[in-house]
Amino acid sequence: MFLQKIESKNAPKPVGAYSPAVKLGDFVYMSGQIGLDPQTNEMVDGIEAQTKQVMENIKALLNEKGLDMHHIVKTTILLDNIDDFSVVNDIYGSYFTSGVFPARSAFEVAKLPKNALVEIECLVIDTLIYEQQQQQSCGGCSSDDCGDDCGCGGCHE
Ligand SMILES: CC(=[NH2+])C(=O)[O-]
Repeated sequence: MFLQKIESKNAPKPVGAYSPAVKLGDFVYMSGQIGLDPQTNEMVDGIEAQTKQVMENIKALLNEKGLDMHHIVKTTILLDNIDDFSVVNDIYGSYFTSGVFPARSAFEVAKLPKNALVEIECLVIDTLIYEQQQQQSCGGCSSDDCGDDCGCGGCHE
């Protein structure tokens, strides 16, 4: 196993001594993403725009390895102001459509790099294990709750 750097033309350059994401075996560890526009490497304005930019930056890095938001298993949200929780939560939530959100922690912190208003980091699992886990954890969903949205693709078989 070796540590592989992940970067994307569609995600901002690091602002310090870190890789945007690294892949080790079946896991991708994504550094905290902040609301930098990848074209300019400048911070976008306001909590809504920054949250959307963070989620787009996460998507871009995942796409580099053929992954998407549904491969994320755990996130950490760091907020400059906990009063922004609701607006960040709503935008963040809209990026997950499988019916199963990743596990998550959220904190207000004293300061973020580049005076960002929000930073989100992710732990991601690659396609093979994700699919195996879906099949193993399904094990007989109730027919009312199960369907294409559950993501397992095999509940009715
Ligand atoms: C922005 C960030 N992830 C860092 O470590 O500075």
